[in-house]
Amino acid sequence: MKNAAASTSIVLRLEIDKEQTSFGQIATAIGDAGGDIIAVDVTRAGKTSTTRDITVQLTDASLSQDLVRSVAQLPGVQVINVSDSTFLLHLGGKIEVTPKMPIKNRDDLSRVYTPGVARVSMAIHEKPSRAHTLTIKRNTVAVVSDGTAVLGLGDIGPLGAMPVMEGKAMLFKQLAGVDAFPICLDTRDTEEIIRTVKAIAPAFGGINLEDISSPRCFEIERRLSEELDIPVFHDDQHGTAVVLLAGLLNAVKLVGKRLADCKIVLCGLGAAGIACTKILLAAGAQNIIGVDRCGALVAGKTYAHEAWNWYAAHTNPHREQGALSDVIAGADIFVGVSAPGVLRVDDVKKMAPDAIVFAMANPTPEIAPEEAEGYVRVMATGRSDYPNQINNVLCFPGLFRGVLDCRASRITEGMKLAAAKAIASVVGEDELNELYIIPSVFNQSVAEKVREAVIDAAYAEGVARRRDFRENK
Ligand SMILES: NC(=O)C1=CN([C@@H]2O[C@H](COP(=O)(O)OP(=O)(O)OC[C@H]3O[C@@H](n4cnc5c(N)ncnc54)[C@H](O)[C@@H]3O)[C@@H](O)[C@H]2O)C=CC1
Ligand SMILES: CC(=O)C(=O)O
Ligand SMILES: [Mg+2]
Repeated sequence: MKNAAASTSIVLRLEIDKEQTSFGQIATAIGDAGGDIIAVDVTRAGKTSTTRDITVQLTDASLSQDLVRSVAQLPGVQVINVSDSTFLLHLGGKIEVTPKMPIKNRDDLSRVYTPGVARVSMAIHEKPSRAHTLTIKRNTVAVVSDGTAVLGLGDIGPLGAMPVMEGKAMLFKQLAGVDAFPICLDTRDTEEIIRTVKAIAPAFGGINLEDISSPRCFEIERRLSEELDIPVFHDDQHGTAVVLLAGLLNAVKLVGKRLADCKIVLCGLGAAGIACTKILLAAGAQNIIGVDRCGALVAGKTYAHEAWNWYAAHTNPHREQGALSDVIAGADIFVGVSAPGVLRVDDVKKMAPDAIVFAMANPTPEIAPEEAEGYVRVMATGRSDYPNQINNVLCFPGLFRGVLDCRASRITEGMKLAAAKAIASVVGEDELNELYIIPSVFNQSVAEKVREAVIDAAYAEGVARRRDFRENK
């Protein structure tokens, strides 16, 4: 897990001169280069040569180039084509729009479209709230990005953001039945983003902002929340914070500590880091030290970001100074939402006994679990190839399911805290162990529990607008 690549499989189409190289030699070369052969198809069998499609599993996609090179170097072997299963999966994109019913005849046509549709349009025109019952608005969320902070890949632009946003849309649908659509904007201008999202809002029941860099993301979210009558949620801030809190509630329980007593070092004070800090403070944490490239933030200094001045004033009660490797000494918990490889093994060794390390940067964490192993009690990453996956995907599907169902006007702090507790509760006290502090993304009960908790909180806080919802449930 030392770089961005995750496991994948590739299919090598090889033309093999049997007199020069045996299949055994090819298999050995593939094994030596880190590949596992999982299927072999003979596509042409000649007297002296054969063409074979060899499917190879790789634990790390970055091994692919070297593997292909070493196979190509074998005498009498010609590499005709290499296809990567991850890329094949993305061909033509990952989602589509499917009508709910077929248009079989003129009668259907006149009802789903003109002239019949006109009556429905006029009914909505007369009473706009009918859009929630008579259009896709009630179940549709816009996943909006400008491509400026895509995972931890940085500013790779709106086109580069598309595969990630399509992936989020798939997760919305599969985990919570929410129809989500990727909207990747070709602008980084705060005002233009706000204007554009407001202009497209009529089609949507909620706005999920994604991978918009800080500090612009704070203003964009605040303004859209104030100016739109549908819930607006910046997933990298609040979804991440909710799932972090869920994981930490269980992790501290497992190691027998109280959040209030823990020294927490949080690295990366951007969108995710600041929101994570706020939710930890709300949950009772008292000693959080925030670190960014400039080192630990300390009250009394003036920082360029407004959010950092707030941060310095509300954290680091003992005014610890220095780099991450200084302030990590004695820490009970490390939370990373920064960049790959920021935390070194020597840093982890300085932490308190039963250390908890959540290295959440994607796609490559602050430290690889195999490096930290032996020095930490609980380890988590944001990736799906490690058992404890702290990823906002545990939050956003159920949260939006809840707010759409009760037609909440906004998403409150109470709803976020309730969602965190709901996620944590999926792991029973008797089930808690070092490799199971957070439920799996595939646990169907997560989205349902988050939905229930969010709806309860929405009613308790008076932001649910569907009055009859409970009776109709
Ligand atoms: N596991 C999860 O669910 C989530 C993980 N993330 C990950 O967290 C990371 C940050 O995401 P955002 O907050 O949205 O980005 P951001 O761009 O808003 O913030 C990143 C912050 O990290 C700081 N940083 C970068 N390199 C650093 C270093 N070497 N030392 C200290 N600080 C450093 C930057 O200065 C910036 O303040 C990304 O890798 C992202 O993939 C974000 C959201 C959810
Ligand atoms: C998971 C996620 O949203 C991120 O890494 O940006
Ligand atoms: Mg994100």
